[in-house]
Amino acid sequence: MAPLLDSFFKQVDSSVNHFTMRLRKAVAIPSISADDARRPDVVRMADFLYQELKSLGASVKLRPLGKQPGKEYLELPPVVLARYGNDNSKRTILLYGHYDVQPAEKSDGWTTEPFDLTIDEKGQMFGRGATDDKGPILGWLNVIEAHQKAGINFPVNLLMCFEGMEEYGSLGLEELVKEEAKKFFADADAVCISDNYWLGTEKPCLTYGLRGCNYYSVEVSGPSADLHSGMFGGATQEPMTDLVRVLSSLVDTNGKIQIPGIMEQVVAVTQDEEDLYAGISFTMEAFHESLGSKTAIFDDEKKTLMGRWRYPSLSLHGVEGAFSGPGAKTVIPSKVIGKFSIRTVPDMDIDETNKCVFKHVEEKFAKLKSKSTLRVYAQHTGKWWVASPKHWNFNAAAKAIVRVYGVDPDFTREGGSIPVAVTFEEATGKNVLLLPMGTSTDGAHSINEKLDTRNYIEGTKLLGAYLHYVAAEPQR
Ligand SMILES: C[C@H](N)C(=O)N[C@@H](Cc1c[nH]cn1)C(=O)O
Ligand SMILES: [Zn+2]
Ligand SMILES: [Zn+2]
Repeated sequence: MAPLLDSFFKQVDSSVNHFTMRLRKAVAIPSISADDARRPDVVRMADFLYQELKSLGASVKLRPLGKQPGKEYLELPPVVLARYGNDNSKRTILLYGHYDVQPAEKSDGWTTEPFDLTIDEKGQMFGRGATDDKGPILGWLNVIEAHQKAGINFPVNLLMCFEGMEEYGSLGLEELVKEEAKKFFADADAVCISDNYWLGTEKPCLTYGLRGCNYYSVEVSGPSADLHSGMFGGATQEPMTDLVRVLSSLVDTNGKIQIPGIMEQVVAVTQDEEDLYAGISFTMEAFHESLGSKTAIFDDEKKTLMGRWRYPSLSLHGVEGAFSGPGAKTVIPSKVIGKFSIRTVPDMDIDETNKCVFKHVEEKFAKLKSKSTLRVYAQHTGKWWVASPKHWNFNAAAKAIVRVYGVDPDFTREGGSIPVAVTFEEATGKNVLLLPMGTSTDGAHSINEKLDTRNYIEGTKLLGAYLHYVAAEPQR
């Protein structure tokens, strides 16, 4: 295998400009799944992947998902389903990634145009989706192309499933995965997802757990239209005042969730689990670097990792309908919608969590004795996932990391959510591995999201090497 990998790596090294151009084209498509007005761009991104995969010789289809639940005027973007290779003497790996991105506006505080890939002198490639998740998806395409150009026999068959609604709770995907588990995905021997990040900036990791995500809206409505606060302030009840009081009852400054019935569902820490944290390369300095501040809740590494991986968290995200621009607009918003989410962990149950949230919010609102109207509901929910990393899929990836980066990986869990990971595991019965490309400082979901050229290029090598080690793993 060594000479094959050497020539694959050489081909990747000589394709840096071409691979960068591929990422530039993808970043230029603002495929924001949360923004209804951007839906044509999300579809355009699916078409882009379709064309790229076709020209690499894959068989590809765009699978429609129907109307968006709750927004029946809006078609969900298609899932890109592709197959590359059909040799039943080889293993088959099912790849998942997402081609949609989080919203981004230059005015949010970006230094560069978010949809114009901009590379600085250190090789940092700034652009929305660079690391989450366009860079990693294109990494797989780069692997196929580099094999073709170097004339290397592809070591496995690939099945690909790239969705366009991940950043909005993967609407419609669960049904598709269940439906195709014994059809399009039937040949899969294992699943690989590249859609998360290293713990720091130097050491690669393999990830075997994710938190789930329940995302809530709290609507408070009062007057029929926004009002002048000079003319009406002091004489009308204000929805924003009630909303702020309800939202402030959910969590405290140190992240402690105040909703009864949430922490009670969390499994207790075992000694084995405690011991795991001791071996992980993670420092508070590195964490402060990813935060860009020293506002961490805890002073020590273990508590910080536990807070991110194995305990739930509640985050307030924003208020729709509230004044948020610069300046001093003196308005009373007539209807405001607070948005918050809870990252869930073993053994939290989605329905039980919803029940606790609704009860708490309704009780807090009732105590205000407000004449405004309350509505609280879950926008989307997704289950947590924890798997065993003792599987040939993880062994192959660990060997690939040693080959590309010269170090043994950390085995990590992750605080983010990829709702479909657990669906793939349950529906196909196959092992699921998370093999990240980017680092903790990439700023996914934030302003100035970036992917380092080093991570894109070495990451492409890693994805390719992983497939060769998969082929070489003994049958069990
Ligand atoms: C980890 C992954 N790259 C990611 O960012 N996932 C999103 C998915 C999401 C959005 N709503 C619910 N889940 C995340 O963790 O926020
Ligand atoms: Zn992602
Ligand atoms: Zn994301």
